[in-house]
Amino acid sequence: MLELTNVTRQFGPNTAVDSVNISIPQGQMVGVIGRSGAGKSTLLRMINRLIDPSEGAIVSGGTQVSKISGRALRDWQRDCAMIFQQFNLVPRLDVLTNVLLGRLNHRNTVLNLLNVFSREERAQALMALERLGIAQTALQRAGTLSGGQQQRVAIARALLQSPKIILADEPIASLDPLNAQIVMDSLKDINERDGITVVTNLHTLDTARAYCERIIGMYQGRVVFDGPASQLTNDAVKMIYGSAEGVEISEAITSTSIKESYDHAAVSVMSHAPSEIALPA
Ligand SMILES: Nc1ncnc2c1ncn2[C@@H]1O[C@H](COP(=O)(O)OP(=O)(O)OP(=O)(O)O)[C@@H](O)[C@H]1O
Repeated sequence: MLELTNVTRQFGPNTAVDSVNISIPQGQMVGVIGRSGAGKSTLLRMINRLIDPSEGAIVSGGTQVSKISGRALRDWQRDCAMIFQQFNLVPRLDVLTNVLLGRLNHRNTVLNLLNVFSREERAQALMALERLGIAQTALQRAGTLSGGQQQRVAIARALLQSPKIILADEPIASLDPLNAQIVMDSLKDINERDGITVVTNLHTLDTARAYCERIIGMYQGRVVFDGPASQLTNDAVKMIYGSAEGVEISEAITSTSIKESYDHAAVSVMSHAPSEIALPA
């Protein structure tokens, strides 16, 4: 269980995340949605301590991770793999080595300095690539891969960390619909088969509905919706995407065309285009 209590982050006078209280049981797949600037990335980055909270507590398995440092912090960051919109691979290294970098926090410094990976680690890396359908790229330089392939390499690297949680910060925002679907299917599969908690920021509502059992909606740093997709009514969508500011919500469909495995009509909300929000029928 991951528990956030009154978690707040200020940047100068700006409150990016404002008194967030959420508990996430192990194995849940959670989508975080909201307009640009709502605080989604800051929330994710605080969970794995890329950013420190200004106030509040983040607790996992009895440990207050918002307070730890040194080895304990490195262990936590190993348990909490991060996936980014821009993949964050080392482009000049081959794919296999990029995946093996996920092992670094499991090894001692000498082995890391020598850059020696065991046969078992290499086999594990290949298996992760195989699982993501890109084993044939293992010896290619990562920078030569398509965006969708690079994101799958990043997921394979995350798997090599043997994480408890995967935090994905807009993992499909740079991808075309087909690659977006492959990446989301991979995250869902990892969540379901390995029991790894997945918390992902998404900027299309249809994706969150299709893949996430729980949706957290943020508006101006606060959690304004927390529940299953089935409870995400038009009013809740308006609250998350800011009709309070008088923004007109149109019925125009801005779907990414990811397959709709849910019962609603195509729904999509681009967080950067609040005037083009499409609502369910
Ligand atoms: N390092 C920083 N320094 C100052 N302000 C920041 C910093 N990081 C984020 N902010 C501010 O905090 C607020 C929340 O930003 P955040 O990136 O978390 O939002 P977001 O919902 O992830 O947006 P987007 O969908 O555009 O990525 C914004 O007002 C942003 O300008």
